[in-house]
Amino acid sequence: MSSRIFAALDTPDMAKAHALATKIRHHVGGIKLGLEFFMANGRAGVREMAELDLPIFLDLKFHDIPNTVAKAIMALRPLEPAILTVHAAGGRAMLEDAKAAAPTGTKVVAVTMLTSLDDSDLRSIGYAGDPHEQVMRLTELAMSAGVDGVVCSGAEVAAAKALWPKGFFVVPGVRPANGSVGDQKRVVTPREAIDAGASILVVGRPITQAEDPDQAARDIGATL
Ligand SMILES: O=c1ccn([C@@H]2O[C@H](COP(=O)(O)O)[C@@H](O)[C@H]2O)c(=O)[nH]1
Repeated sequence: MSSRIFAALDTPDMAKAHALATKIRHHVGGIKLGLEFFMANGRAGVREMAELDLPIFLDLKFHDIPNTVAKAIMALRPLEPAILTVHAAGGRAMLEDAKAAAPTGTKVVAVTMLTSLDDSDLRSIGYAGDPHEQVMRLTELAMSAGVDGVVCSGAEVAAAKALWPKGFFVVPGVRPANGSVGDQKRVVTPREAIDAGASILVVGRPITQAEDPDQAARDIGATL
């Protein structure tokens, strides 16, 4: 089975992203390109990275009215990413229209609650309840709206999967034991995330900021 690690290449620097992907390509299952990369390099940059022949996860986390999100996704159709993200909080119609606009082979996954947020953040933006309740509510919405899966933390993935056994579960906010957490708040180890039911893991800085990114990807892979 190919690696379940998708490396988040969070840089605006095309040459750096390309060099990193080239180094780690045999020890990851795909690469994730996010806002930082896309704002600097656009569709041409994504195409160039796709030449490395690794699945591309385009993490642009769309969140707007249904018409705008659908048109934005249509504009990306020629890129045929393996995975793309929208925010579940955009609501049912937006999720339905996002899925309808995406290429057939692209998994549309809905971000439930960012892994950089915790209970107090949730309260400060006006939501009642805790992260678990919030993730479950949005997982149920995503499932019934017909997208392919959700993004959640490793702390909620087991419950989300129990609710949606056929869903696709993306887990970021993973850190090797004793790894630096940075701005992430709901963190588990890669092994814990896989044991809890993650379909794929998103790993950024533990790989990209390592002295030897390829070795870091291998080391994480060896724990799975
Ligand atoms: O809830 C979410 C959704 C997406 N992300 C993205 O994953 C990576 C994580 O990077 P690390 O360096 O491993 O922290 C990053 O690209 C985020 O945009 C997330 O962290 N949490």
